[in-house]
Amino acid sequence: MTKSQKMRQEISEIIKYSIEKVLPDVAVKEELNNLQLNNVYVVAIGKASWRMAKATADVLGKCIKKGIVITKYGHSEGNIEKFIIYEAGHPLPDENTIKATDEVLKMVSNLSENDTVLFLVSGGGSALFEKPAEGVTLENIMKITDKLMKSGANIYELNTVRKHLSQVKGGRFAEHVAPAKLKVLVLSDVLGDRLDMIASGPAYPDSTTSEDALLILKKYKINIDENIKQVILRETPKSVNNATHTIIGNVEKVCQAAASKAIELGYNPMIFTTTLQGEAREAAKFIMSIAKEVIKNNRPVGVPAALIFGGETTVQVRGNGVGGRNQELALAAALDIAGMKNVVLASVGTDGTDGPTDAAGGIIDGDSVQRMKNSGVNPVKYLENNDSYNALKSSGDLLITGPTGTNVNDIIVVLISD
Ligand SMILES: Nc1ncnc2c1ncn2[C@@H]1O[C@H](COP(=O)(O)OP(=O)(O)OP(=O)(O)O)[C@@H](O)[C@H]1O
Ligand SMILES: O=C(O)[C@H](O)CO
Ligand SMILES: [Mg+2]
Repeated sequence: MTKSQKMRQEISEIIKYSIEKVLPDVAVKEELNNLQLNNVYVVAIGKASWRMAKATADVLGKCIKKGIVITKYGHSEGNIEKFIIYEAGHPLPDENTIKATDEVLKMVSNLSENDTVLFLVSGGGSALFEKPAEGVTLENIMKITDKLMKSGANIYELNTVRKHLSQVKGGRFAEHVAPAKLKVLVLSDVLGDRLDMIASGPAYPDSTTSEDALLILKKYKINIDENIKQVILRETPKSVNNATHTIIGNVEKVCQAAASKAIELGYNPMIFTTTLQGEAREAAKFIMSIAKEVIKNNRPVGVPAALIFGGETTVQVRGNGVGGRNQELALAAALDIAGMKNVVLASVGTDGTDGPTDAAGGIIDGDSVQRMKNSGVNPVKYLENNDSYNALKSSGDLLITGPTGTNVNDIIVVLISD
């Protein structure tokens, strides 16, 4: 086995181990073992909600009164005793979202202060858990959300607006459940782990204002009629006293796990950030500049080194190729280190799907570009056309994990050996 093949095997091990550490069942079971919960209602929303609910049922069993799961189409993995499972629309809410949310609200209405609701929250929750505010229709919400997404609004801007159009976001779900208590377990897919932004913070006081929401709509030139404006002006709760939140999985946990596995494999790890953002190909250049610094000056960490970055880059898609932000970052990195020995990079979406592809990301090395060229692919042209999937496919560098069931942003690891 060549050194490059060994390093590729090691980086795959690091990625696999770090994602396993934030799988919903592992994270939920760890937290539930610290809690004394009896006669709880369970509500699970988001793309990881089925597995979070299943883990809860495995641990709490008879202590569950009843539960509801609202997940994305195709993400239910079967029945769970005492639970009703709904699938609904993502990234835009649909009729099934409204129907399932109404069932949740019915289940947790008229509870007493002695009741507890275990609320399992994961990314995708904003689309999957929705009841439009009085005076707003589902169509209004779908149209405004779609326009914001297509205008490139970031998740903070998107959810600031969504919170002001909803009866269950921005702390309003906690108001509905009161005086019962909410125990909220969160898998964070928002950089910085802002609890009022993850799934639009249904049980968390809203730090944004009506004014913020109106300014965002103005910034993206999204016109609204007077009655929608009046709805937005109805301010969201700024304090909530019946909910406690615990983040049980996030990109921080993924990076820490990657670092510990790297040590086990004999590398000196360094976590540079857990909030990496920006255009994927620019991030690749910056990351590879650090790798070159390590190779040239053995700093900021000595070889054998494991450079670790967590976050979520973006891609301005201009071409008509196929790919995702992690695949694009990997392809750009491959171009940057072409011909270099002893360097391997992996860039992966922890949910196992990177862009509209079956790949989770890519693993590249100093020979990737040569392999692409040998198969007749011009990597520069493919990058220009946003066709990272096919470029990486030609060099055998696609990383395919299948849907992992978790959803805690992306991780990039670079291994450098002497
Ligand atoms: N050809 C392409 N090349 C690079 N990136 C692309 C391409 N097509 C789409 N994308 C990017 O993929 C992004 C969506 O990817 P993905 O579904 O992994 O995002 P996500 O944040 O994980 O969403 P979800 O929570 O639904 O998984 C889009 O925002 C877009 O920028
Ligand atoms: O559902 C959402 O709002 C996003 O996934 C962020 O949590
Ligand atoms: Mg994804």
